[in-house]
Amino acid sequence: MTAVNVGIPLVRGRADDTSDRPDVPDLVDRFGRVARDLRVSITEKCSLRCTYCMPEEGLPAIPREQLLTVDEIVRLVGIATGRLGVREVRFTGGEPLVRRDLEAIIEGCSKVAPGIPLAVTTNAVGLEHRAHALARAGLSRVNISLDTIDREHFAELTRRDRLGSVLAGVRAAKNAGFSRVKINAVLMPETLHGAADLLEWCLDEQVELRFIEQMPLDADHEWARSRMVPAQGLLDVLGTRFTLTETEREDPSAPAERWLVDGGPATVGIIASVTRSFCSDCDRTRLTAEGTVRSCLFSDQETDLRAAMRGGATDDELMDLWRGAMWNKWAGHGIDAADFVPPQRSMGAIGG
Ligand SMILES: Nc1nc2c(ncn2[C@@H]2O[C@H](COP(=O)(O)OP(=O)(O)OP(=O)(O)O)[C@@H](O)[C@H]2O)c(=O)[nH]1
Ligand SMILES: C[S@@+](CC[C@H](N)C(=O)[O-])C[C@H]1O[C@@H](n2cnc3c(N)ncnc32)[C@H](O)[C@@H]1O
Ligand code: SF4
Ligand code: SF4
Repeated sequence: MTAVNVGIPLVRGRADDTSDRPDVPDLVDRFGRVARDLRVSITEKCSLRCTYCMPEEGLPAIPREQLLTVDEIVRLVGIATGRLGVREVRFTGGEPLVRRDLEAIIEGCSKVAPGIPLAVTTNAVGLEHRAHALARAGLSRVNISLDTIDREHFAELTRRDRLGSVLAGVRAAKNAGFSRVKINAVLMPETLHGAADLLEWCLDEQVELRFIEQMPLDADHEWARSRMVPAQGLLDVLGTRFTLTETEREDPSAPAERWLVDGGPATVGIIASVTRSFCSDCDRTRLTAEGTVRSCLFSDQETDLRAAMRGGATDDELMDLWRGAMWNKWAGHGIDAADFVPPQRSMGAIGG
């Protein structure tokens, strides 16, 4: 038994039915999409407690024996990139830097997936001490989450007074030789008034800023559409200090829409996951820290590769399970549907 239903009934797809799947190697789904971008969560633990993501007390700990080991992660990344058509791998969590063996994970993956970009999404706490080692291990890119450059506000939003460490992490990332450093900021009514200051700081630091619409993935289930700041609200605020000119999307499955700031070349991006959803071009597949495949952020249906691996499954058997999970991927998050139910797991537990 490898399909794990982690809670609510499956209402937006047909679980387990793969009889109509074409016999192709890639991770295709019923809507004609092909998953090329693998996001691997490696832990549920975190050094911060962002209010839009984690509960104050943190997430329930995953027992150590249920976490994928370095070798298991490397094996699955090797299969995804070597046999299933995945072209980019991103490590996330929880906070990936909490795992002391992140360097070993990156090193192992860079050996089994030569030429495939390996990225990390991180809060950057402690990154200043590890950026160079991660780059040496084969990490290509880093995206850093930073919602405000105001120390008090940062401490309120994250429930931790760690802005100094994050800023040091951003600078270390810039000096470590990664191909790009991007900053992600979640849009909230509380952060809107500091948005122009954050953009100013990113322009000075020459890092690319993207704002993200808040999704109903907070552990406290307090998200409300009426409180959410839509992309347009941000554009209005930034427009009072900067001249913004919309540019073409680099590629249709890239979630960020970008604007030139004051004529460029610097840009600011907006990931409008809620008001301008990009689900129809989605190219993502996910592994949770416990080794289940999750085809969509919002789907509670998961397929357990860890149990299969530990039960002696061959690479071919793992590939069949993974392909089947993706074939049943939903059309999209369905946030606008009248019967929308947020997923049981929060962003930090899925791997954002
Ligand atoms: N709707 C939706 N939003 C996502 C998904 N994955 C990530 N996000 C959101 O997009 C934000 C940015 O994600 P990142 O981890 O930086 O990854 P990315 O934007 O794909 O990275 P790049 O390749 O650098 O563009 C996250 O903070 C999430 O809020 C997804 O599968 N669906
Ligand atoms: C869950 S975090 C994991 C990686 C790392 N701890 C970090 O914060 O970058 C990944 C991304 O999800 C985003 N995120 C978390 N909760 C979110 C929510 N409710 N809506 C939109 N984005 C969210 C964070 O801002 C971050 O950029
Ligand atoms: S967004 Fe990232 S840093 Fe913030 S609580 Fe979630 S996992 Fe931790
Ligand atoms: S919500 Fe699901 S379908 Fe939409 S972009 Fe995210 S992972 Fe893809």
